[in-house]
Amino acid sequence: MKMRSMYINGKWVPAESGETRTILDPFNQETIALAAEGNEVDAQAAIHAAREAFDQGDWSCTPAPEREKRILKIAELIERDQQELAELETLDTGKTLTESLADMADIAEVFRYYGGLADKDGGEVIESPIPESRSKVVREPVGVCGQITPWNYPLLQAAWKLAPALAAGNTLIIKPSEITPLTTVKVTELIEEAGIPAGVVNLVLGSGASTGQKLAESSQVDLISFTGGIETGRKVMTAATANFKKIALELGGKNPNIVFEDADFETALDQAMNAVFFHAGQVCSAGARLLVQDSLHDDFVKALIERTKRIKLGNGFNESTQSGPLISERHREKVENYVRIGIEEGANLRIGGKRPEAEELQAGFFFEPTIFTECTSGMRIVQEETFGPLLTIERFSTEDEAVQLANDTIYGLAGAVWTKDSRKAERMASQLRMGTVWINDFHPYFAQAPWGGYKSSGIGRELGKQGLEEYTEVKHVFENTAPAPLHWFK
Ligand SMILES: NC(=O)c1ccc[n+]([C@@H]2O[C@H](COP(=O)([O-])OP(=O)(O)OC[C@H]3O[C@@H](n4cnc5c(N)ncnc54)[C@H](O)[C@@H]3O)[C@@H](O)[C@H]2O)c1
Ligand SMILES: C[N+](C)(C)CC=O
Repeated sequence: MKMRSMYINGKWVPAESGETRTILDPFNQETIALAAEGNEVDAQAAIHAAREAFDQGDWSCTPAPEREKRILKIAELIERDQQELAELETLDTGKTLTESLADMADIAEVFRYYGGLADKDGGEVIESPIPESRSKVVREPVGVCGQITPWNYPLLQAAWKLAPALAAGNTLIIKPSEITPLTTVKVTELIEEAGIPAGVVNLVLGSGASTGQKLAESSQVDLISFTGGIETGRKVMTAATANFKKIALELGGKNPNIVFEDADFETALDQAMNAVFFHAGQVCSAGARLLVQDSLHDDFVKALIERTKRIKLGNGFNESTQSGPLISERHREKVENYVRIGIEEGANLRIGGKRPEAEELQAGFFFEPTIFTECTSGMRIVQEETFGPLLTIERFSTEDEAVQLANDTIYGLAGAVWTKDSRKAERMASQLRMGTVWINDFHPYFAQAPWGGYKSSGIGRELGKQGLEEYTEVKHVFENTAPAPLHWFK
């Protein structure tokens, strides 16, 4: 079985301790790989390599058009190897191969987009109020970046960090989730093949508590970019205060999907299913909270339950599969616990809420798509991110009530509004406290548009121009063109 190593200072290395971790296929719990299990010592070696590479200017001083060329090469290599990458992603996460292939197309596009931006910002001349002077504002790389990613979209979330960091001229250490490292290892091989200099991109594998924590707390790291859960985000933020490093956090969500009575019934229904059950609900922006207007509620719920009965769970490699397993036994137990909580809270469990009985699903971490009705804002199942195929449904009667319910969580990642009334949609969009609002759609994201959360869903933005700016420092350069003594301290 191929051993997955770490990549530090241009070399593929095992963990200094010699430890390894077994990587499992969540569809059948079979071992699919062994990966080096790094710790603080390996993380420190990677930080040291990234620091040296940055301080020597190996990448930041490479002319921007040359950086662009190498980043575009990475995009090309990802496209070349997209089938292999997609298969690895499906093996590692259980998501369907169709989803993984779509992820790979998005990922190549992200590298293309940021490669294209690498040489576009030549700085800005600003009007100086001081006579005989010149003033300009330039953006420079932040320095050494620590990047920590989750298991649900392993390579996509890595790409959102790698591509802008490289485009801006930084060096970096990436740490994927310890349970899904395969595609990040593979893309690091492609980064090496694209000719990125040694020490610029370093890959560390291992647990968050050791390697991730080290990246967050190290005073040699200038920026930490983290995607993951809210509680881990809190730890990362606390650790990052040691040297006041720049921080970017992409955290969870509890995203409202709001259906008005004048919505197109069939489209809203179809997309409400996709909003919550896509990738078994393991999506930060999943539409896990459905808000349906009173007059539509009963018909909509009835149709939703009928459709949910037909969802085909299975092996991500089978074309007929619509949804794969959850990522791990631990995660399935978390979702199960939320079902218990929902029942105790008095919500009405209408479908699902248990493990499927089909023989072929017994070895995987499957859980049935689950719907609760009669939910209210005070319930934990409405407030907390379950990160599974669990939908809560609430009723509303007026626009104001929909806004109030939608905004009533600590999160603010994304949400959607379904209506044929464009003025109502605009009013709603302006009142929803979220980083993304979809009107008559759910889930689109793309390289050109910023992604991130209001409130406890995070700090900063990925994607778009804003995602590049996160990886830069702003410098004002002032030049006195007629220097003369001031004679203040004669
Ligand atoms: N906002 C977004 O764009 C977005 C995208 C994807 C996932 N997510 C969120 O990610 C979560 C699911 O992912 P997860 O379960 O892998 O999250 P997680 O917080 O458990 O882990 C995320 C990463 O943090 C590392 N980590 C763990 N402890 C750490 C520590 N003390 N210091 C530093 N790093 C540490 C892990 O090893 C992993 O690499 C969900 O909450 C989901 O909403 C958000
Ligand atoms: C950001 N996104 C939607 C790709 C993955 C969230 O889990």
